[in-house]
Amino acid sequence: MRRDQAGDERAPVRDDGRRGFLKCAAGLAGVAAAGLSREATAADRGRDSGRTLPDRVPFHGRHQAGIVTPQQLFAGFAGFDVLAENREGLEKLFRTLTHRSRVLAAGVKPRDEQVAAEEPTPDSLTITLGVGASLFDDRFGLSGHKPRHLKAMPAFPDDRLEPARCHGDLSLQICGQHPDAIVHVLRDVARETDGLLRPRWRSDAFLNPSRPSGSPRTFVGFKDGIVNPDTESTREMDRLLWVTPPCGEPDWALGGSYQVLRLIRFHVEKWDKVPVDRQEKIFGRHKASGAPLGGKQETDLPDYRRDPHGEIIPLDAHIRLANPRTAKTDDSRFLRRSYNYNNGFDTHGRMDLGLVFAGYQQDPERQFATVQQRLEHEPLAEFITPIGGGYFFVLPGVQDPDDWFGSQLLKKI
Ligand SMILES: C=CC1=C(C)c2cc3[nH]c(cc4nc(cc5[nH]c(cc1n2)c(C)c5CCC(=O)O)C(CCC(=O)O)=C4C)c(C)c3C=C
Ligand SMILES: [Fe+2]
Repeated sequence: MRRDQAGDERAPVRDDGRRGFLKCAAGLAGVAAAGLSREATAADRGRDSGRTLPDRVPFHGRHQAGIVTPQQLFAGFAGFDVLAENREGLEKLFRTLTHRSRVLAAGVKPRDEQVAAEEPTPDSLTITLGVGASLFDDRFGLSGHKPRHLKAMPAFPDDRLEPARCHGDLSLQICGQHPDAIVHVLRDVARETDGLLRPRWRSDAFLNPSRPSGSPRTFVGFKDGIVNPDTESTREMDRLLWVTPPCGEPDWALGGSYQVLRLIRFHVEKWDKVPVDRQEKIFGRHKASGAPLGGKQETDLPDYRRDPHGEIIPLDAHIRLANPRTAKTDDSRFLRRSYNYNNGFDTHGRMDLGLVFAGYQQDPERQFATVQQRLEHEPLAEFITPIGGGYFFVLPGVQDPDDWFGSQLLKKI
């Protein structure tokens, strides 16, 4: 087992020689192409196989689990409002959420699931708690203690946000290797926090299997999550992901991260009428292999400096706008950890498929919103509609068995 900066055990690295080569090749090419720090690909991290996940993901640490944890296969995202009436009620809620998360992550079965003599199923469960800007109103005396960049998610120009699917005092991201594990956790949380929490919205989501290999595909048929910052580089994580001094954030927030959730619906009926070569130009990648246009493998890196007029990868391709790979745009990169959703048909008989886009970063304005602005009115925009989500701040990790979520924040008041 390796140990991360928090001293926690992490998943064993798949060491089949290929990984080392990919890391090295991607790193050198990336640095050569843009003069920038190296990036890791999904295949590099082994998230496509899920093989690198331990049965139990350690709960204690400087940062919460479920962010740099390799992606589990299933996820539930939910926004809640806090019903507690005062600071004491909020502390009780945070202590309860800590206790249940600690116990469930350790593999103890929720009560509704306990069957005599049954061995617990390893679920690689992570429960990640975020707080929304609305928690910092005058109910709990927190108004002077809000993380510097936390605000309610604004509506961007292409958005059609549905109020019933947005925001919340708290967010929960529950991830595990089995879909029922997510539901059991939600039932457990509902029971244990009875009277203290009211659900606002929820989205169940999952990763599709890799077809035929490499990064999994979303329902637009393209491999997604290929390129991300390198979660194994402490330097990169402290520069892009974790709230790290000097940053002007309150002390209690150090080690946390900003979570941007976006429920984005795909208009698959319209998308499916688009010829594949046009779809490829819209994303800037080959549909079959996931390689950048002109490349062979998904791990190949695009070289925009050798294609200044967009003859190979159009200037308005999704990947080119999202990450132009210049020194100037380097610090707008952030970690994507998204999942697919499938909500059946809508009332018009159209398929309700999409993405729960989850992004983690140090500053949502510098990172997510900057990238989103570059993507404004991109060719992909006519095939997708953001309908919900929210901005949240993932609290620092629970350090040890005596600690609890938000302890440093609530000690301030
Ligand atoms: C504001 C940020 C982003 C939104 C919103 C977004 C929506 C979105 N993306 C896809 C599909 C793909 N995205 C891909 C890459 C990619 N996307 C973003 C950002 C947003 N995407 C970034 C930063 C990147 C990485 C670009 C790079 O570094 O080269 C890809 C390519 C594969 C990959 O690298 O993951 C796909 C495919 C959809 C369908 C979507 C909205 C529903
Ligand atoms: Fe994207």
